[in-house]
Amino acid sequence: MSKALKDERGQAPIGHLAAGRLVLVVGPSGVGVDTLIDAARLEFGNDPSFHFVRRTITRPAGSVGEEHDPIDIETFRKRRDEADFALAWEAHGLGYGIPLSIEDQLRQGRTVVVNASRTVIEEARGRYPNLTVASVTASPVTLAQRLAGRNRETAEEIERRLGRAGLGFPDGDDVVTINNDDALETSVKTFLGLLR
Ligand SMILES: Nc1ncnc2c1ncn2[C@@H]1O[C@H](COP(=O)(O)OP(=O)(O)O)[C@@H](O)[C@H]1O
Ligand SMILES: O=P(O)(O)OC[C@H]1O[C@H](OP(=O)(O)OP(=O)(O)O)[C@H](O)[C@@H]1O
Repeated sequence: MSKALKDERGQAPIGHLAAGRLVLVVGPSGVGVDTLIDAARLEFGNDPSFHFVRRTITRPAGSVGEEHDPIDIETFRKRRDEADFALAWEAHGLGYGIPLSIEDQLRQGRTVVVNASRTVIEEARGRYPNLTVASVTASPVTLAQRLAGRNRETAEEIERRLGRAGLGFPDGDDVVTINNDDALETSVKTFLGLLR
């Protein structure tokens, strides 16, 4: 491919990314994002038309929770500044990166499912033409109960996470809201329907 047909990262034109669909699953900590993605992985994990992203996180290897690729904060920030992630952000004292390889997955026409921060939605809208934002919601009371029940963070960490609930819920034509205040079964059904 000629240089003119490549973007600034030396990749095929951005339009090719529209072959697949990027699904950003977002919501305040404790709302159930990981739980919903786990349910979708169970349903579609062996389906080649789906790709469930493994994130690069400055969390120690072997921590409780999602499987991730650990990275140190200096390397994370260097890679982020060199645009070596598709999307990257910092939250909860951690750095999170989405590998650039999702762009190959999109070019191959797959539905790519990402657990993302609400702070990167605008950036993703500018870069990925076929985007769906699955916005998972629940009341502040539910969030506090879930975080306490998860038994993973200290009281101080929980307070900090609840503070980010103030980021609110996203708006737009590409947003599908999944209320996860009540039975998980109902939310899973809605999420699987959205992915199908
Ligand atoms: N609909 C639900 N009803 C009851 N508990 C739920 C529901 N959804 C998630 N949970 C529980 O809430 C806690 C937080 O969920 P998690 O998926 O870890 O949240 P997030 O990834 O959004 O921070 C977990 O203990 C999970 O099992
Ligand atoms: O900017 P926000 O929309 O508030 O999101 C901040 C971060 O919180 C979640 O992380 P993670 O799944 O690690 O959170 P958890 O440890 O609370 O489950 C989400 O995936 C983002 O990385």
